[in-house]
Amino acid sequence: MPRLAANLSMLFTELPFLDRFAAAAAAGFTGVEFLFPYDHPVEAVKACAEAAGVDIVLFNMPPGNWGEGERGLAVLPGRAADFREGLSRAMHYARHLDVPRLHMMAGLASSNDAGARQRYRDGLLAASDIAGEAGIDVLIEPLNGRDMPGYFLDSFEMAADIIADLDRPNVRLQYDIYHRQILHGDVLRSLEVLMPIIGHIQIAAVPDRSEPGTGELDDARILRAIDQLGYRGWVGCEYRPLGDTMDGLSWRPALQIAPR
Ligand SMILES: O=C(O)C(=O)[C@@H](O)CO
Ligand SMILES: [Mg+2]
Repeated sequence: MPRLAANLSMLFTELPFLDRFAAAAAAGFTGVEFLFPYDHPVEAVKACAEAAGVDIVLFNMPPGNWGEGERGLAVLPGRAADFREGLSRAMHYARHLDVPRLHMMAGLASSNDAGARQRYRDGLLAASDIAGEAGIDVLIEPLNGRDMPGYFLDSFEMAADIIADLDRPNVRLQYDIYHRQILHGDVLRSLEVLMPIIGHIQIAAVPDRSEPGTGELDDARILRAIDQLGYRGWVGCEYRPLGDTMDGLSWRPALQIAPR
């Protein structure tokens, strides 16, 4: 079965962020991911991950001013300098934390806006160059419009087109099963087709974004298929627990998944 990473922005939120690393390790996770580490000094994040003995497998580049509604800077006109500054901050954290992949959020714009697409392309090329020197992958993730209204990258087809067009081995797809099902369905077949460009997978029940195994999909079958397709990366548990995080982890044995 695939290796599961605890998403520390959604799991163990009963605890302060820096305490979630130890909690994830105690719950049997050997990998963690999260949205943004930037409110905490990199040394503190590193110390917590090392003390807990967990790998940090993914986090996001700075999204701009989240509180003001920004969801990435790459497609925004006139924000190239802010984008570059965010990229170098992300690289600083990724290098220190030994993180092999970064999610580059696109930002809000119409997916038909040619200027936005050009800026997105330029941003991805810049990120690919800089991250590539450190052996780091740059991931792009289509997000559904119910959770992220107005998000530029709103289809898996568009993501696959952009990855093919850029033709950079370190620009890859972040395949979130939750977003996929809401956007398009056809999860099993699309995993098969897209597997060559997938750099990371995330899972949550649909439609509530709660524990796997509690929604409309056969998550046990999907996880088996991911394994059978030869995926050896991480599956991020990016769900909002229905109650206490630890109680909710009973989905793993229920789906016959042993933590590793
Ligand atoms: O919302 C998701 O799904 C993510 O993976 C985030 O990185 C984007 O907000
Ligand atoms: Mg996701």
